[in-house]
Amino acid sequence: MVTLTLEHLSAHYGRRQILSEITTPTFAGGQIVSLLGPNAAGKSTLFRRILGLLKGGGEVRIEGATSERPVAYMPQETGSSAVLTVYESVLLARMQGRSLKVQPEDLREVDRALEDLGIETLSKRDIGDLSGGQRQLVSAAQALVQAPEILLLDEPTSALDLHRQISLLSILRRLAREREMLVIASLHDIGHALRFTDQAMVLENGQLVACGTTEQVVTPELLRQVFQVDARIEPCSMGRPQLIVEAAV
Ligand SMILES: Nc1ncnc2c1ncn2[C@@H]1O[C@H](COP(=O)(O)OP(=O)(O)OP(=O)(O)O)[C@@H](O)[C@H]1O
Repeated sequence: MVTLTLEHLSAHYGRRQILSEITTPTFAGGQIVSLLGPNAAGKSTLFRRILGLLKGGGEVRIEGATSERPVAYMPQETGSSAVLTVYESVLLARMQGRSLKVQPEDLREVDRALEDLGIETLSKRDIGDLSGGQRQLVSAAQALVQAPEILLLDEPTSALDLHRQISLLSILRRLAREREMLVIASLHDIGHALRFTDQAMVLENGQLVACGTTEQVVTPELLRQVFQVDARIEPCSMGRPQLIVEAAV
């Protein structure tokens, strides 16, 4: 099973240091991890650093991967000016780094990604004509179709309606379990993190200020200190932890 460990990771843009000394426990496939933090905390930067798109000190340790390209990434910006259909754009994502010849398995993977995300009816539409939420789901399909062992998603629910937010997070959790895939998703909705993620990493000003099981990490104290809200966490009638935000402080 794949594992990911971050050790003393740093990252900078030019001379400006953004991340420093990020060290995590080992995350294993089969889990879904939320990456939390206020605006500008460094979440997208951390994804770029894990992907090797940014330089910096420390080590990104991936062990137990069975494929040559174990990591797929869904960026925060999902706009596209390409003149492609949804099907073509997902197939193109599938073929990145593979042989130029499309195999039957590649077509099956495209169908599977579109079905998993419930967007098969969009197959023939031009991606330039889609709504923001539809484009976001296509972007998720472009990442999933690569059959990653580690899937990094930068705010995957930001453009989705409530039904699709819950559906996508449920699907990601199911796929993480079924495929022993490690999913790391940055989320601004801490209620969603509590409900859907096994573990949480919290960034503030480029530093990791908390990391562990989501229920242990997300406390009223953390919400006040890092997110500057007065909030309570109480079990709902089903016994699940529920976030109740009182006010911004
Ligand atoms: N290309 C860049 N060049 C210089 N500075 C950058 C660049 N991209 C981001 N930054 C800076 O790095 C810091 C972290 O930004 P980042 O996008 O990683 O934050 P984030 O936690 O993902 O924020 P948000 O929740 O608002 O998306 C910010 O101060 C931002 O201004």
